[in-house]
Order: sequence, then C-alpha cells, then structure tokens
Amino acid sequence: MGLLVDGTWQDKWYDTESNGGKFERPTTDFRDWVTPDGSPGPDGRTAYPAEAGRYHLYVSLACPWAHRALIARKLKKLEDVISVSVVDYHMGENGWEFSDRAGAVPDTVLGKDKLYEVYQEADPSYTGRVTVPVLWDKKRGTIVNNESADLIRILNTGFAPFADNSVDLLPEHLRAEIDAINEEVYDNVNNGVYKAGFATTQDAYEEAFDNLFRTLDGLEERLSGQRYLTNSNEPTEADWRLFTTLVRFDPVYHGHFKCNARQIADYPNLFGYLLELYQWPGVAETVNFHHIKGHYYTSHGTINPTRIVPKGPFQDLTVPHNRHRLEAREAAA
Ligand SMILES: N[C@@H](CCC(=O)N[C@@H](CS)C(=O)NCC(=O)O)C(=O)O
Repeated sequence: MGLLVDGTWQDKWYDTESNGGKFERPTTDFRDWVTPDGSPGPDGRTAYPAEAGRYHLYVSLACPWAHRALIARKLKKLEDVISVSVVDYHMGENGWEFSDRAGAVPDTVLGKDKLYEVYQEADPSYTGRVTVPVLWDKKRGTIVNNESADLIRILNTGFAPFADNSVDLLPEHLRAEIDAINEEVYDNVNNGVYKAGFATTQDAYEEAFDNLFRTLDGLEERLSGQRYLTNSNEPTEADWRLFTTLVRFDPVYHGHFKCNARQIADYPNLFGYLLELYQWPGVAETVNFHHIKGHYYTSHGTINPTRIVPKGPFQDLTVPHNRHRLEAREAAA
C-alpha cells in the first residue's frame, strides 16, 4: 500500500508517528458532481450531466466506503447505467490492483493493471492516496469524485432520469437528522474501527475503542425503540453507512482491529437490524465475505504478519430478523 507523489507511486504505510500514534484518514481530492442536466451541484460544485454508459465506478468489495456506493447504485437500480470494476481484494506494494480472481472485475474502461494508473490518467501530477471508490467519467477521461459520502448523494439524485426515484436515500425533511447521525457514526464507528486497528499507541487505541463501544451501545438503545436510525419508514443513507461497518464487524474488526468488547451478534437490536439490512432486496449480492476477510487479513502486514485468514465466525445472516415488530415511527404517527 502506498500513495502517489507528483504522479509517482511510493510504497508507504500510514504515518501515525507525527500524530501520537493516532490514525487520521486523509481528505479526498476529486469532489465534482453529476446532476441530471449538468447544472451545478451542492454549494455550487462543478457538475457533469447524467448519461447512461458515460460513468464508471471503481470499487473494492472489501472496502466499507466503496460498499456504500455499490449499495446506492443497486438500490437506485443504476446497474445498467453505471458500469463497475472491482479490484482484487489484496492490497499490496502496488496498492489496489485488478485481477481475474473470483469476484474481481477488470478495468474494462482503461485496461489498467493498477488503480494508481487510473489516478495517473486523471491527473499525471496527482499527489495523494489512491483510494476506492472512484467515479470515472469516460467522456472527459478523468475522475469525477472519489469520496463515498458524496457518491451516495450523487447516485441518489444525480442520475434521476435513469434511476428508481421511488427510493430516496436522503429525504429532505430528514437531512439534518441524517447529517448529525452520520457525523457521530463516521467518527466513532465507520472510521472508529480503523482508528482502533491502525493505532500505534495504547492510548490512541483505547480512546478509539471506548468511543466505538459507547456509540454502539447508544445505537443499540436507539434501535430498541425504532426500526431504523431516523424517523423514516425505510432505511436512509445513514442506515447504509452504518451497515457497511456492521457487516464487517464480527468477521474482521472484532479480531483484526481488536474491537472486541462485544460482537454485533451480542447486541440483540443491532444484530436484528444488521440482518434486516443484509436481507434488503439486492443488498446481499453486494456483500462478499471472501473479499472482505481476504483483504483485511492479508493486506495489513503490520497487524497480521502471518496473513492467516481466520475461518470463523460462522454467522448466518439469512435467519429471521424480527424487526417487523418495530413500526417505523413515521408509519405509527
Ligand atoms: N474518504 C474516502 C476513503 C476511502 C478509503 O479510504 N478507501 C480505502 C479502502 S477501505 C482505500 O482505498 N485505501 C487505500 C489507501 O489509503 O492507500 C471515502 O470514503 O471515499
């Protein structure tokens, strides 16, 4: 794993030393938008028009951030509109690479072997990490956006002429609530597990661990009284953003990232909620445990030098979730 510096690949792990052993996720660089007619995006961001076949998504099935974008594409029924490449699950000295391993899909757009070559194509002097997900514009030959939080929103409304608009992942009247939940869940859960796992001092690890389980305990409490995270009849982006971490938790974060106060399976409400979201039409097809476990356990040599992938846990996410008993608050009102 590494990064591009002035367009040249360098094999480097994250720097935690300059920051008291704490892992800090770098910010992303490509932040343009797609709108139905190319009119500017939120906050006046430059946008390009939605077109079928014009845009391509580069993802990893292992990555919780890329998974968000894949779920949004699935729920908005944009699979025939936006094509996809899936990188190999192993992230080694060349970063993400394409392969013909089961579940991987080669780079059908540019024919590259490595994801960093896609970034070089977008900007030959790019400096920064080479991350998934990436939304590529085939027409202009560059990256539109590589920030998953943006991509969920781009997919929710940007492709409206082609999308299933009966699904709204960000209902306007819930936006403030969703933004507040996202912030807490991002800091303490989505990124929290990485802060625990990539910490290089005991204090940094314990701080992340405590914030993570305090937040999970709070979410368990919230989900004991309502079906989803917000006052909605259906899951919103806040739920899908939590889901991609929850589904990786017991197989990976509990052991590999030392997030082991409890498993999600120990939380009756969070686990039922995880089951329901996993069983949501189309979603299980976006979950690949072989890529998920294979990635984390073989790619982080500093954490798991033997690269042995644990066999367990043996979870069945298809059992009844029993969440029907909780009326969505909106429906009950
Ligand atoms: N802010 C980005 C973060 C994406 C991200 O960090 N992806 C990871 C995979 S889980 C990655 O590609 N890491 C490669 C690296 O940091 O070198 C987003 O949410 O889209």
